Amino acid sequence: MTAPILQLTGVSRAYESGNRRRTVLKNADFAFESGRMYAVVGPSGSGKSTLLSLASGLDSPTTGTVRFRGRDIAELGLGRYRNRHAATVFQSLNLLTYMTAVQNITSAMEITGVRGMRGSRRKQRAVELLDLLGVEREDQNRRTLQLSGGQQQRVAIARALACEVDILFADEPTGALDHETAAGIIEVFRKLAHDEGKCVIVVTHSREVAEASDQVLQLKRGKLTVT
Ligand SMILES: Nc1ncnc2c1ncn2[C@@H]1O[C@H](COP(=O)(O)OP(=O)(O)OP(=O)(O)O)[C@@H](O)[C@H]1O
Repeated sequence: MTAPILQLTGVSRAYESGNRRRTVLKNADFAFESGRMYAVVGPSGSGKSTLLSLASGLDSPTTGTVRFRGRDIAELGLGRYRNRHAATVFQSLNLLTYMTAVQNITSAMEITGVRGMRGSRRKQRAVELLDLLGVEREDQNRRTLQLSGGQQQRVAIARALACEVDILFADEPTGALDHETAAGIIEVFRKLAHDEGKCVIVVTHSREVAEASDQVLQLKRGKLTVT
C-alpha cells in the first residue's frame, strides 16, 4: 500500500440542539490513496455529507483527526487545504451563469490565487482542462447558462481542478443527469483518478457510480464500513 494522501483517524462529529447531543459520524477511520476513485454511499441522513465536509476541510471533527499527507489539516489551515489541495464540486455547482465556461475557471483561478500565472496562461490552462473533460471548444466560450446539465457538471469539475488540487470531492454529481450523461461524468472521474493520479471521492446514491469506483465506503447511522 502506498502512503495515504488523506487519512481519517477516529473522526466523529456531534451536533448539540438544546440539551441534546447527537453523534452523526462515529469514530470513522479510513486511508484514501492517490490514483483511486471512492464512492461514499448510505441512506439519507446516514452522515455522508458530514463525512464529506470533514474530509474536505469545510468543518472540523468533534474528536479525531483528518491528515493530508501526514499533516493535520487543522494545523495546515482549513482554508489553505481547500485552496491548494482539496476541491469540492457541490450539487448546486455554483457556476456564474452569465460567464462563459472559460471565464468561470479563470475567475476562480484569480480568486483562489494561482500565483505567478498571467491572464493568457490562465486562459490556456482553462482550455486545457475543458479539453480534458470533454467540453467542445465552441461550448467553452458560451455562457454556462446555455450549456446542458452534463456540460455544466464538466465545467464545475474543471473549475475545481484549476488550482491543481490533489483531491477532488463531489456531492451527488450524477443526481440530476440522465443515464448516458451520467455515464460520461463517471468516466471523467475514473480518468482523473487513473490517468491523472487524483484522489476522487464521490458521495452518491447511484449504483452505477458505486460500481465504477475502486472502493465503496458505506455509512449507516454514522458508522463507516468498507466493502
Ligand atoms: N448542522 C447540523 N446541525 C444538526 N444536525 C445536523 C447538521 N447537519 C447534519 N445534521 C444531521 O446529521 C445527520 C447526518 O446528515 P448528513 O447530511 O451527513 O446525511 P447524508 O447521509 O448526507 O444525507 P442525504 O443523503 O439526505 O444528503 C442527519 O440526521 C442530519 O439531520
